[in-house]
Amino acid sequence: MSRKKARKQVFENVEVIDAGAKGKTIAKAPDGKVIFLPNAVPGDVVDVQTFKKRKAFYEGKATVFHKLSDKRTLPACEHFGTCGGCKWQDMGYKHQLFYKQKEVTNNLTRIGHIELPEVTPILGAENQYFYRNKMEFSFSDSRWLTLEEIQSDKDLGDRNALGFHIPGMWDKILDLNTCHLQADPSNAIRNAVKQFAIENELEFFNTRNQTGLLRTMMIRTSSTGDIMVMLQLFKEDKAKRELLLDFIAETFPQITSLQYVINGKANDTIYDQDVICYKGNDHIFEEMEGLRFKINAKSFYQTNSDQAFELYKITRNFAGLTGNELVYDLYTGTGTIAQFVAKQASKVIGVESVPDAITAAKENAQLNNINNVEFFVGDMKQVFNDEFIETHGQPDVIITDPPRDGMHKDVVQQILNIAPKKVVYVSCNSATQARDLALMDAQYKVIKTQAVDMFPQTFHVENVVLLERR
Ligand SMILES: C[S@@+](CC[C@H](N)C(=O)[O-])C[C@H]1O[C@@H](n2cnc3c(N)ncnc32)[C@H](O)[C@@H]1O
Repeated sequence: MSRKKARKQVFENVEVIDAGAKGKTIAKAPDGKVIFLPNAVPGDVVDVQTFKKRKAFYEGKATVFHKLSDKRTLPACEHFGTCGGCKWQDMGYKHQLFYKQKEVTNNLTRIGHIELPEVTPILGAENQYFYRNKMEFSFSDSRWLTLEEIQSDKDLGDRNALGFHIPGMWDKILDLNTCHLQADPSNAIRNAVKQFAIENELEFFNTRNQTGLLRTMMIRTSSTGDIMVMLQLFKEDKAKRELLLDFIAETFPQITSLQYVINGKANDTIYDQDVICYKGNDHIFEEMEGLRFKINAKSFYQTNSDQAFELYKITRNFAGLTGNELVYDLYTGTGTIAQFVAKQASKVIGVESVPDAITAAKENAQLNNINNVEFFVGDMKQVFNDEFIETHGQPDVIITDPPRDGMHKDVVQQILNIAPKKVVYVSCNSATQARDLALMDAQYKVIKTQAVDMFPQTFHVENVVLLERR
């Protein structure tokens, strides 16, 4: 028996007791170690086959379900279980919220050792499906096959697919029929494009060999009714490109921005590529509380617009502005939070590392007639120095919304040096947020904390914390 095989173990009749980081559920093995499972719900009683053994835990898979949890619900999506997108679709929404709240509280207390105030219940989303305003689908000539398909001797025809990468299989794409994350016409556009491309023999991309024409398709929808479609092609082929783009424009006249990019690089990021507008505008608009935000193909914008509005209201409310404050909005992106709080502040300074985002932030502020915001480009740990503070002033309130890794320790230290009265910390990763809060604990007290669910059916959770100087 190989060493690898010898590590595999079967545990029978174990109860799944919790759900935790990265969406995995948790059971206890008879030897007391934790087992992380990707395919169960707390309350299930299952047999587990382990595939990884570490000092403190196992990783495994539930193979037999003896009892199904009453926290379960029927997944809405036919692709659930194969697609990596909505891992918690089989758990009732109120239970998803419970485990998200628990994750935030655990991280703040265990990692951050924070003395928590009374915790306000997590803010759930009204729309638990079809809430995303942006999706990106990949074309592939190597559709992922089910076991039955692999074992069947039937001719499976072409293997063209338009959908999502299968987790852990970089070159296999799940062919989607209906995705429950973005409202129509998203599914209609994707399915029509796929069918037209197959009928007209437009080659789907092959990641392994780097061949083909059609690479990805991004669809952005917005509360203003604007729709953006951006095709990414691997090479220039004017006739085929225009054939497909004309088909899209004619079939979906409601598209307000039809664009494409030709990207012959090995990877499919478009941030260093020229995006070309084929029909309509090179942007769409999103609207929030009377503010308009211009979004182009490369812009970052929160992907759940409804819950972003809730998140920003909580942030502004925590900041408790009276109109006299100088506010810094760190990691400002396209300056949405900065503009959202500007009316209640004396001045807002936004800092962000992506130059295009800052260009958009300045343009949006002008469009919205907001004159008391200023935006600066740069890496936070370099820009946010003593000279910057001397030039722009001592902030009364700092709002910070860093990426998943949290803040660099020099940025945390600079906040401590500046010592504003209040810090509002918005985070999409409460573990790194807790780590940063621990560094601030001697000087700042956590006054309020509020989790917000931006991504129903997934384990992701956003958390806003108000800190006041001790
Ligand atoms: C979670 S997003 C916040 C965006 C914005 N607050 C919003 O709600 O739209 C984090 C932002 O931090 C920016 N960022 C990441 N690392 C950075 C760094 N080292 N310095 C400055 N900005 C950075 C990213 O480009 C991104 O726009």
